[in-house]
Amino acid sequence: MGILEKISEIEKEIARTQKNKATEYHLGLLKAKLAKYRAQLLEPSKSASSKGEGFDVMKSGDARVALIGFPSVGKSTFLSLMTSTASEAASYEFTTLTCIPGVIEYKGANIQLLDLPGIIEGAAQGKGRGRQVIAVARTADVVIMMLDATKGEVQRSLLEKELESVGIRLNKHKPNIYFKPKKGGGISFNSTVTLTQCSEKLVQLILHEYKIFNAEVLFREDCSPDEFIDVIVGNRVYMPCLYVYNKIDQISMEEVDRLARKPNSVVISCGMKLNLDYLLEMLWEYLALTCIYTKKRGQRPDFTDAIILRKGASVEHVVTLQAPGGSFLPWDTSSQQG
Ligand SMILES: Nc1nc2c(ncn2[C@@H]2O[C@H](COP(=O)(O)OP(=O)(O)OP(=O)(O)O)[C@@H](O)[C@H]2O)c(=O)[nH]1
Ligand SMILES: [K+]
Ligand SMILES: [Mg+2]
Repeated sequence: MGILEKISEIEKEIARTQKNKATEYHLGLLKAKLAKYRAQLLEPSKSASSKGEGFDVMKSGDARVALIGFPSVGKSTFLSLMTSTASEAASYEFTTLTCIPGVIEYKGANIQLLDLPGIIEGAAQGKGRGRQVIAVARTADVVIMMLDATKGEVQRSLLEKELESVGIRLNKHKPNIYFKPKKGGGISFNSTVTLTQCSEKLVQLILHEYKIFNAEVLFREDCSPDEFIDVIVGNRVYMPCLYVYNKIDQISMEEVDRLARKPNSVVISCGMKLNLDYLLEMLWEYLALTCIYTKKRGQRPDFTDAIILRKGASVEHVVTLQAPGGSFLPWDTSSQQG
């Protein structure tokens, strides 16, 4: 059986297994297996087709925003409106075939905006240019999920599923679990809060599935088995996502009002240039950028060279930011200390 079939078998089994006390261990194990197979699926393939597609766009500016969406929702129209770069827009699907960068200048910051090919269901498994698009999305600071307001909600949940399946967590913070594999001593399990979704036994079962027999685990939050698996697997990306409903010129006021009230959502019309300023404000908030100017001892601050920090960051974080491999995520300040 191929990996895809195994994944689909497990997904089916999870779907038909009733969620209750008696099945919690079984379900936990299935989820651990699923995460393992998905990880295998994403290991870089050595085939030539995945190379040389021109998706390696240099990071530039203070932050990077990726435009993700189904074909023809208006991603390229948006890029052409907001930046001085022109990206071809047309009424047929898959007009854009590669990654096209533009720059939004806003409040003194340069925000790199990436137009990308449309993605469809199955993207994570390599349909269309899905994998490359998702690989770019992982490198962004914020994802704009662009949706066609005239189409149903199904697009949104399909895309969320695609991103979820490759370890991108949208608008979630890193689970506050301390986890450290050890050389010996078995598994030491503790929690500082009452756990309603995980137990010591389940945690052990999941760890064994990953062939981990010695580790220190401390739950500082009432996390689910999926969140615990995320911590073990690592390499998850916790990313702010703004849902942007475009083409509101085509729907009723009532419908516009309904969409606008959804969490993390903004309604716009690129065609009629509606609400674009508000979108920029929201984007800025999601990037939560603040400018900080650095100063060497005995010298005046260099105002031409700002360090851009995210929300919740203090000056101490500049050190973290600049450490090799140091990354800083906007909403995980609580779990920074380990
Ligand atoms: N009515 C209306 N049409 C729009 C709006 N924004 C874009 N369009 C149209 O939607 C069609 C698709 O726009 P594109 O910008 O090419 O969409 P895309 O998401 O880049 O598409 P792909 O590159 O094929 O994935 C074009 O015909 C645009 O003119 C809008 O706000 N309202
Ligand atoms: K198009
Ligand atoms: Mg396009």
